[in-house]
This record gives sequence, structure tokens and C-alpha cells, in this order.
Amino acid sequence: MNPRLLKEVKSVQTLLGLVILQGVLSGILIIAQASVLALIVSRVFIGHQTLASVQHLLWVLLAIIVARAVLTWLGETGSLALATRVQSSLRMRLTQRLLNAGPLYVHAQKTGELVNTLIQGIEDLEPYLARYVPQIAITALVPTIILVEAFSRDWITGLILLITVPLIPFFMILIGRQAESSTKRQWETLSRLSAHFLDVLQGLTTLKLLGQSAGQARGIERASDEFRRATMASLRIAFVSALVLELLASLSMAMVAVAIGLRVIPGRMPFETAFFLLVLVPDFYLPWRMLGTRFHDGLNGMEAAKRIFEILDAPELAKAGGTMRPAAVDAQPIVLNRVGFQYPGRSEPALQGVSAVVKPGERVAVVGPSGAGKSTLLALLMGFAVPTSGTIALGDTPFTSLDLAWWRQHVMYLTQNPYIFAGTVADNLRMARWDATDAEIRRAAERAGAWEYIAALPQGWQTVLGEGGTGLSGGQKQRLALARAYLKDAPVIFMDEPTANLDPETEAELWGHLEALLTGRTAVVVAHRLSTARRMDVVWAMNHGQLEQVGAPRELERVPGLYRELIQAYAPLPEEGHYASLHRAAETL
Ligand SMILES: Nc1ncnc2c1ncn2[C@@H]1O[C@H](COP(=O)(O)OP(=O)(O)OP(=O)(O)O)[C@@H](O)[C@H]1O
Repeated sequence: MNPRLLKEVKSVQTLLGLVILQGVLSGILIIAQASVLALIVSRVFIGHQTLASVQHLLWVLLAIIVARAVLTWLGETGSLALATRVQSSLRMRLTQRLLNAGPLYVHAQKTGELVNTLIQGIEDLEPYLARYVPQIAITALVPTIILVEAFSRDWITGLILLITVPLIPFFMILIGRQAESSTKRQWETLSRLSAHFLDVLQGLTTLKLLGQSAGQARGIERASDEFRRATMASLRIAFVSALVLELLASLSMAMVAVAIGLRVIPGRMPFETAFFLLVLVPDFYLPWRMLGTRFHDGLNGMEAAKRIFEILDAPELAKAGGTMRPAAVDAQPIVLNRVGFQYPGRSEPALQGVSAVVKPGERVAVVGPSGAGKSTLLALLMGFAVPTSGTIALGDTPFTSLDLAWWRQHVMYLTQNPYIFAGTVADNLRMARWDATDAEIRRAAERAGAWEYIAALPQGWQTVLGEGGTGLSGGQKQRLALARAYLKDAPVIFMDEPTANLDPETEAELWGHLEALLTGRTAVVVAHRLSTARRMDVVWAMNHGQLEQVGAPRELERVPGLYRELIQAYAPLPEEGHYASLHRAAETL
């Protein structure tokens, strides 16, 4: 039993209480059943009584049998209901955890494995919680109650039971060790298989163009073959374990039977006691045999529980922040003071000593070579991660005291690849503001230049879009994202070159709508194009996680330094003043 599961999930405690009650009642009923049965048989066969004279005992026996069946049924459905509750509670907590951890944590994980844990891992908890855990309680209780009763009736039988029973857990532990490592292997290969599938689905275009789809298919074949072998190995172990348990139980029962038989024949033991013990003994071993089987059913769940708690315990890149909500967000500067950030497991910091101020209403372009730390800086500004050194503050309020959920309500983020969710166009827009009226949605779509194509869709804004916005062009997705931004009407905008993947014509058109959005708002834009940087008030030029230059774009173009080097890397710097040709040549920074 995973102690964390017991400690942290309340339903598991209820489940345990329930199965302990079931175990005690079962033990008592088993003994009562054996006693009544032995009484009936000895009266009818030894005492030569008629069935009519033991009729009341037969009714009692029937009542006990029915009670046992009802108890088992109640136990099983109760356990199942509670297991389902535990599963949904963990599913919620995992999702919440991933949402809290934010994009930086999720992107650093293997997506296939994460999906496997969230779907299959949670699913695997059911046999573990609904079958294995109750069986542990029953195995601890029922044989103990039977053992006490057996000792009180006949100490020799009690002694045989006591001596033989430790053999079963001994073999179970021996086999269990093997089974655990084989289940671990099975889990790992299944995760690898999920990751492979996801890779193929997400990277289909790249794979096709690189002519690698056959190679990936072979990869899947290998992973699935490995999974088959791991599964077969687990099954073999489960089979051997069942065989050993059956054998041990049969041998022990035979020993008890011989010891009893040897005393009944010469008349040293009353028939009723002998019969009672013989009926009781199989029920002594049954929970152990069931435990063996259910242990193997529950192994995947045990492995999954470990992984689930690993995710729940992962170090948080983004702490929850505080509760402060400073007034007038749009009048507050964003102040970075010697900000540094180091990703866990990386030796080099992604950001170091970044000090700068974004004034209210100012539009900042962040430029720099790949890996300079631009995206990391945006992530910190959105509160997805906490600086490992230095501070970021909104006015006088450090981010650590800021209510980050509230902050994100005042912030909009536009990316290179906006995500469109499966659902209608209207749903996708309402995501920015659930209470937006139809008129507001239409107005936002118009301002983003999206209304025309939305109206032309088969069912207008009620058209259902596929996951990832299938059926829409890159420009259309961007305009949808822009409409979201208009609808959200946040005073602070963060952007990661939203026009980077668009053709020049669409880009120019989209910029018309973007400029309107940025007017009067504070913006920090990661710019890969000179044209984008030029549209902003200030340029921050970054390299190796450091802020090397800050200044107006036209000014920085004139002085030697990183910004000019970035431009020169793509085109020879023309004579001062020849911005038109510079613009053409340095399409990309
Ligand atoms: N999730 C992550 N885990 C570990 N290291 C990361 C992670 N994301 C980025 N890094 C590292 O941090 C550094 C800065 O990366 P960042 O993505 O911020 O750069 P960038 O300037 O946005 O680059 P690009 O223009 O290529 O997107 C890089 O060295 C990168 O390898």
C-alpha cells in the first residue's frame, strides 16, 4: 500500500475502514457457516436425525450464505465506487498541478509519458484500489480470526495452519520482487510506446519530408514488441505465482486433513469438530491465494501511484505567488532587478543580472540570438516561473507577493503558433471572456480582421473547429488569437513574434490590427524581424542571458553593438540612413 495514497487521499481511508469492517464480518460469518454446517451434518449423518428436525438450522445456514454474498457484493461495489472517487480526485489534482506548474514544467516533460500517466496510470489504480488493497485487509483479518477459532477447537490444526501460513507470504515476496521489476519494465515500455505514437502524430510532416516515417514505424514496432515481451514476462510470473500458491495451499490442507483423519477414525476427535475444521481450512488459505492474484492485478497501479506522486511532488518552477492586487495595473511599471534564472538540471543560467523597466504604455522589443533567454524572460514576466535570483515587481509589489492568477487576467499572450481548441469558433473566442455577449464577440472579431472569414465558414461562428484549429490557415488562427486578445482587453500584452510564420502580405495586414491592439497598452514583444523591432519604442538586445543594450531601435541601429551585429549577421549594414534597403535585406534578426 502506497503510504502517500493512504495519507493524502481521504477516500482511501474510508475505503480501508469499509474493507476492515467487511473483513471482520466475513471472518465471523465464515466461522458461523462452518459451525452450522458441521452441526447439521453431524446431526443428520451421525445422530440420524431427520432433515425436518434440523430445518431451523438449514434456514440459519441459508441466511449466513446470503449474508456472505451480500457482504461480498457490498464490499466490491463499495470499493469500486471509492476507487473511482480516488481516481477522479487524483486526476483533478494532477491536472491542477500541471496547470500550476505551468508551461515551462510541462514542456520539459516527456509528453507521451505524461499522457500515459494521466490516462493509463489513473486507470491502473482501479484494480489496485478496488481489488488489491481490500484484499490485503481481508487477508490480514479473515485468516487471523479463523486461526484463533481453529486453536480454540483443536490446537494441532491451529499449529499446522500457523506453521504453513508464513510460507505463502515468503514465496509471494520472493516472486513479488521479480514481478515488480517486470511491471516497471512494462510501464516504461508502454510510456515509450505512447511517446513514439505522439511523435509520429505531431511530427508527421517533418517525418514525411525527411523520409523518416518508415524508420519511426519500425521504432513503434520495436517498442510494441518490447511491450509484448514485458507483458508476457509479467504474465509468466503471475502464472508461476498462482501455481506456487495453489500448491502450497493444497499441501497444507492435505496435512490438516491427514492430522484430523488420523484422530477421527480411532474416535479421539468428535466428528462435528473434524468436519467443522475441514470446512473451515480452505477459507483460511483462500484470502492468501486471492491476494496472490490481485497483487499482480494491482502492480501496474502501484507503479502508476509512484509516478503520480512524483509529478505531484516535482519542484515548482512557479510558486503560487501572493495575494496582492495593486490598483491601476495599466499605470504600473514592470521592474526587473538583477533577474537571474536557471532551469533545474542546467549548469548555465538562462538569464543573469537582467535589470530593466517597462514603463506603462511602453512597447518593448526583445531581440537576441537563439538561446539568448528571450522566451524565458517572457515566461518569468507572465509568472510561469520565479527568478532564481533578483526580483520582478509590478510597481512596488514584487511578483512573489502578487496574486499571479489575477496578474494573468490582466495580461495577454500572443504566440507564433496560437492554440485553437476543439470546439466552435465562438467557444474559442469566449475562452478569453466567458461572459462576452454575441455583439462583443463580433466586434472583437471585426477589430482583429477575423470577422470576414468567420462569417464565410459553413456555420459562421458556430462552425466546429478541430483540435489545433484544423481547417484554418496560419493567418486565420492568428486573427482568431488576436480577436481573443481584443475580447480580453488586457492592459499588458506579451508577444512572441506572432507574425513569424506568415507570408509578407498577411503579415502586413495582421500588423495593421496588431498596432491598433498595442495602442495605449504596455507590450513586451520577442522580435525576430527587424520590421517588428522597429515598430516598438524600445529595444532590449540580449545575449547569453544578459541584457546588453537598451535603446530606441533607430538609435541602436546607429551605434556599434549587439543589435547592429544581429542585423549584420543577415545582411551587410548599408550606409547610414538607407533604412529602406536595410529593411529589405534584414528580413530576420
Ligand atoms: N524547459 C527548459 N528546460 C531547460 N532548459 C531550457 C528550457 N527552456 C529553455 N532552456 C534553456 O535556456 C536557455 C534560454 O532559452 P530561451 O528559450 O529562453 O531562449 P530564446 O532566446 O527564447 O531562444 P529562441 O529564440 O531560439 O526561442 C537556452 O540555453 C535553453 O537551452
